[in-house]
Amino acid sequence: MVPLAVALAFLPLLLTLLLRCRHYLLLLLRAVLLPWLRDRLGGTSREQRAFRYLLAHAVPGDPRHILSTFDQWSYRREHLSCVGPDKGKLVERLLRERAPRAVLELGTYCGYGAVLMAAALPPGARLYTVEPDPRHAAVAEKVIRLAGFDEQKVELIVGPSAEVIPRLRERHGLPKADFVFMDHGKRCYLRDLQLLEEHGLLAEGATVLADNVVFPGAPRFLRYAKSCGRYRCRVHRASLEYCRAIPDAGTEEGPRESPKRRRAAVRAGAWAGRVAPGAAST
Ligand SMILES: C[S@@+](CC[C@H](N)C(=O)[O-])C[C@H]1O[C@@H](n2cnc3c(N)ncnc32)[C@H](O)[C@@H]1O
Repeated sequence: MVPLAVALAFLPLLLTLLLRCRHYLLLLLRAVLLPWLRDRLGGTSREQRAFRYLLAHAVPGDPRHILSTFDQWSYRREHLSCVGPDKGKLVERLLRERAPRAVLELGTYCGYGAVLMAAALPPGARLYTVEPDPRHAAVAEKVIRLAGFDEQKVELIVGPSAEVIPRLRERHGLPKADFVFMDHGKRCYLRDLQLLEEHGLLAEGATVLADNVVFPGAPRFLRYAKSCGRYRCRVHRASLEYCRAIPDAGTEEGPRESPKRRRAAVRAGAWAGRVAPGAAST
């Protein structure tokens, strides 16, 4: 009787917890457990399944259609950790405003972000995208070419950021990046920002945009970007990719006011996730 009474006493707490965490639990199921089960049963990865879906449903050479087909897959079938349509709008807006000549993406995954960015670049601009996982890179290469972008427009570099960044200039001919999109290991953000600084790879007034800085979180990166004096920070609000119930927030850092600093300044943007209902805003 006593254990039953204790269990009943905890029931409201348990129900409240379940209710509060339901979006996370659903995400865990859609993003981790079900794909893992399908990988085991079917012998293919979710990225390969997504590509097969693209081949069957997307219009080759049409980046918009490729992206919306990816979105359909992610909303209706299996969750993919691509930047997605909501945050994608912010990336596109920033790219159109800044019109960069050279863009660096860290973390290509299936090539969604690469296709989105390549489509938003001015003529003659180039995207370098870095991915260490050869299986993801193989899918991304096919997706990028299916969207109609050649090697001249998008170069996919296979390797971890820490190895690739130091040889970007010599081996890949990237003098300086005007726009960097960090969307890889959150623990690598600070190290890689400092590597880019150290190797003089950030152009004057460049923009650095980093995803998910609060959830899952990159606190050391944020602290550095806010306190080192080179960046101006701005928060953007958005929702977690393919999960509108889980909002994200973001910051963008740009030049400080002093003209001296402005010359050396870099803009950095960072999305951060937080569970609370609400509309996306910037
Ligand atoms: C969130 S996904 C990137 C999504 C992509 N930017 C998009 O919008 O479609 C993260 C990717 O970063 C890659 N990654 C992890 N560590 C990395 C590193 N050190 N350097 C480059 N990429 C890395 C992972 O393999 C994964 O494919």
